[in-house]
Amino acid sequence: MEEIDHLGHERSKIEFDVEAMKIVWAGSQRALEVSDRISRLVASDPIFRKDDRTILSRKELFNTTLRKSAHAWKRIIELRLTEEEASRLRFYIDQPAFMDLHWGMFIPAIKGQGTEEQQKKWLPLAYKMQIIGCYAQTELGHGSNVQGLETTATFDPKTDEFILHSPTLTSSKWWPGGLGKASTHALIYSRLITDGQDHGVHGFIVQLRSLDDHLPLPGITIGDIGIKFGNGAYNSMDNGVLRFDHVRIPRDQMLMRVSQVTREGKYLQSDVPRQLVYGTMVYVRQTIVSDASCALSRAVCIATRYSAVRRQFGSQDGGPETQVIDYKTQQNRLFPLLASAYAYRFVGEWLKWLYTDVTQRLQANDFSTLPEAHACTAGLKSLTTSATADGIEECRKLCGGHGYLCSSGLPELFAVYIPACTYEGDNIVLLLQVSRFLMKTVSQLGSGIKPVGTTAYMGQVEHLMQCHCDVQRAEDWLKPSVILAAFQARAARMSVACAQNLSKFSSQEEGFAELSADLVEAAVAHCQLIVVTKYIEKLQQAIPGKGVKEQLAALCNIYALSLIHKHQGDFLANGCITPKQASLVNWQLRSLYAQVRPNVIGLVDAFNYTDHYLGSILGRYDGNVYPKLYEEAWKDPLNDSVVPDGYHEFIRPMLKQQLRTARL
Ligand SMILES: CCCCCCCCCCC/C=C/C(=O)SCCNC(=O)CCNC(=O)[C@H](O)C(C)(C)COP(=O)(O)OP(=O)(O)OC[C@H]1O[C@@H](n2cnc3c(N)ncnc32)[C@H](O)[C@@H]1OP(=O)(O)O
Ligand SMILES: Cc1cc2nc3c(=O)[nH]c(=O)nc-3n(C[C@H](O)[C@H](O)[C@H](O)COP(=O)(O)OP(=O)(O)OC[C@H]3O[C@@H](n4cnc5c(N)ncnc54)[C@H](O)[C@@H]3O)c2cc1C
Repeated sequence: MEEIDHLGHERSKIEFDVEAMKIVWAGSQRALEVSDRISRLVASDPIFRKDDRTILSRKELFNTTLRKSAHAWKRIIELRLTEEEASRLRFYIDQPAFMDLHWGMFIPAIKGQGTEEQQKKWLPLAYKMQIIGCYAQTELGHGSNVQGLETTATFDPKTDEFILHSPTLTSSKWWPGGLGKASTHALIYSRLITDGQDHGVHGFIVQLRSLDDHLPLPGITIGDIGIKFGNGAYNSMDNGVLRFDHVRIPRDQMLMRVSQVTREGKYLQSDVPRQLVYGTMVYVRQTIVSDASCALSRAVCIATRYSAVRRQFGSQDGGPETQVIDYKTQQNRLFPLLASAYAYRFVGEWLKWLYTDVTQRLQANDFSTLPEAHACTAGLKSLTTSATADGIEECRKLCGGHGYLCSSGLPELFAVYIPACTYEGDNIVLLLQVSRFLMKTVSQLGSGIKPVGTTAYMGQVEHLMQCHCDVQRAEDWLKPSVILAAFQARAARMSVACAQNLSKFSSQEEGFAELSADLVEAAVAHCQLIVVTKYIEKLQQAIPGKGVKEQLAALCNIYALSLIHKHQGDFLANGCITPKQASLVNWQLRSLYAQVRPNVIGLVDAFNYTDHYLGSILGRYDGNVYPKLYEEAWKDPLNDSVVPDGYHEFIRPMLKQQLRTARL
């Protein structure tokens, strides 16, 4: 039977080259080819099915994690997949697993903090999956405050070993993914003690389980921390708890790139900054920004396709009702999210470049850009994950009642995504790091140190403090220079105001504590400026394909103007724009919505997601929503029997009881 494309009329209206846009989204023709091939490979393999995840018990779900991970590894070997292809495979399998931490944190930590010798010893084992590693930093009592960790690693010069110990209940490692059941090894972040002296937190490679029978090694207590938010979702991951009772490891298992302990027990600090111990977090925060664009684009794809299928009200003379996507309120909620997905994609690409650049500099002992890399990764991780978590929930609401069904894919996506606001650094704690960096930048302005990189705009602070926005007509808001000037003036004025207020306190620390809410807002303004700037820079590059650049430019304007609208309090209070200019933003936004409206299905098709990856009946490529929703309902285990199992025990006696009462 020929399949009907229920979104065909929408696709016939598209004014740009969707195939060319797919390349822009993927990053290159080759990246698109790899993504396309691997996503189809996953979609066609029954072991990777995921439509039953929300009804599996925890044990069954974890078992599918193990099965999928083992099968993925088998396919990686059989097909000789490259590192990039293997990473795409894990991405499209779309089930949080211990493998994410093994490849995403354990290996990068050894690469970043291990000496050459240590890398030579451990990396081949990890690459061949002969050991499984996790990243165990957080404890029951401390997560954000890394310096407050309590686990100790005390050097014993007699045996040339470290003794790992958990001195208190709150020092139990708590949360690490993969720790609970799968990992054989962990990177343990622990206080280093030599000769009675505490040198702060350092990383150690520790074997946890036997490589023969997977039993915990002597002195180790280990398990899973329990069920997490939502059905399915992050429960496929074995987040774990771990305690050490005087566990001994050889001295060479302390990661020694940043500092070393000699055979005699002498502590040596190299000229590498100690913050490199936190390097893995910088790496992962950078990947989380790109992941945000994936999660948001996925929710937006579902909500956009469904909004084009769904009709409510407006029928005249028995004609069709209005597609809900044509309601301006729907557009005003949905299109900025679509624009954000693209914006995060591009800022994620840039952040990847920044990270590669800082890594190369670090290898050449140039540490000058590390503070900026830390501020950018921390701030953008925070900004994009918070907006994505909120955006997924907005997409659920945009889909009305059906969005609440698990078969819409949105509840599980939300549940699996929201911890991104917490892991790899609580979003508020990270924004406070950005504001510290900003305050330092402002305090150095008069000293001759020229701000560079993402804070270069602060170099024109005198101009930014008094400039006026050059908008007379709504169309003026389309000029990149006007948008940039408004965002720069807002960010600069908010940071300078914070700096001025801080100077009124007797100590910097007291001021920071008292003004932390304002400081967080200044950090958000700075991070939004980065996203807008990087999007505008992207548009300055050559982008081939009919109409592609025009659509991307329209989305860039939607992203920037919707932020000005949302944060108009900041822009108005700091005198960056006038009330009249704020109202012109809305006029321009409406016009932009009309411009992208015929193209939105093309703009979400460009994500090139398979129906398997989307995992949503509402977001199906063919838009055949109602028959499939109807069909799906009958698959629910409750519908296995017409009369429910508890009928005779509970319903019938109740009904009979009521009958007797009624007769009385
Ligand atoms: C293909 C990839 C797939 C990836 C798949 C991954 C899947 C993800 C799954 C999720 C797994 C989750 C894992 C985790 O959550 S791991 C645990 C993460 N924990 C955190 O993020 C803790 C957050 N806390 C911190 O980062 C720090 O402790 C904090 C920054 C808050 C430190 O504050 P504090 O004021 O105490 O700072 P310090 O005294 O320690 O340091 C001060 C100076 O150091 C600078 N700094 C801080 N962090 C960094 C860094 N990472 N890099 C560089 N520099 C850093 C800080 O700015 C200070 O500088 P100044 O002295 O100049 O002001
Ligand atoms: C799903 C998931 C997976 C994880 N995986 C891992 C892993 O693999 N390995 C690992 O080591 N850890 C992991 N973690 C732990 C994670 O990194 C921490 O939970 C995270 O860093 C936040 O720390 P916390 O839990 O101590 O939060 P807290 O710091 O206790 O935060 C609680 C509240 O206090 C606020 N707060 C804290 N400090 C400040 C401050 N200075 N100023 C203002 N407000 C503040 C926060 O904003 C928040 O609202 C994971 C966590 C989750 C949820």
